[in-house]
Amino acid sequence: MIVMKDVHKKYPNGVTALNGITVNIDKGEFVYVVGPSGAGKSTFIKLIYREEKPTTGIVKINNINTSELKEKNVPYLRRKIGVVFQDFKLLPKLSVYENIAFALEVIEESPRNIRKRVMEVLDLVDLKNKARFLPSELSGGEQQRVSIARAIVNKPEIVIADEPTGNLDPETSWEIMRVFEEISERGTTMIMATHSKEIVNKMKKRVIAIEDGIIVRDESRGDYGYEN
Ligand SMILES: Nc1ncnc2c1ncn2[C@@H]1O[C@H](COP(=O)(O)OP(=O)(O)OP(=O)(O)O)[C@@H](O)[C@H]1O
Repeated sequence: MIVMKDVHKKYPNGVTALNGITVNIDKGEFVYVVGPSGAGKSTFIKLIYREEKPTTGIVKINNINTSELKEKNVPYLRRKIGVVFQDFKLLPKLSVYENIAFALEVIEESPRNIRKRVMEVLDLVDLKNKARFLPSELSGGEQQRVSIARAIVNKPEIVIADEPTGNLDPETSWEIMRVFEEISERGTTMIMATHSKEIVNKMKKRVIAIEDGIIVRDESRGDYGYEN
């Protein structure tokens, strides 16, 4: 489903973020991406949703080479991928409901389907009772749950999360992980970059460790492996 072959990424300022990444991630896998700050984790994640293209090497998502993808077809790739960020990135003037519905309005779903689907995902993240609230009226954990609901509302095959618990306290982080577990159990491929030793060690999933732009470890049921 996700294939990278000898991927190098050099940014225009001359910084080499990735230096020869080769990896395969299958449908339905749950993968943690770990490593020191500046190792290349976010760059790795950005290559998957085609926020960045490799300088050399190949990135294929569902057999589509992202370097060959025409600009006008990028939105079709992105529909298969839900993205969750550390800072939530919710639209501040829209309600919880509207933030989630927006993702379906842009793909011209029928109003009836939009309502049904938004209520389904609000139920999944346990926020049905806050549908009319603004993001500023929610706790950090609730805002992150809204952003997860938005990421999954059009049933993507892949969900990627870049430090999704980075702004949350430990207890709230576990709530978020329970939601990701549930999404994963429904067959969605989950990829999460994190600095949380506690989460990675407890969950016992595949761990890919990146250091200086290369994969130094790739273990199923792995550990965080750093002192934090
Ligand atoms: N848009 C960019 N332009 C230039 N250099 C960049 C850009 N984005 C990242 N870098 C550089 O690429 C390297 C890898 O960065 P990246 O954000 O992928 O690391 P990371 O492992 O996600 O770090 P962190 O854990 O701190 O988020 C760093 O040296 C960073 O400064």
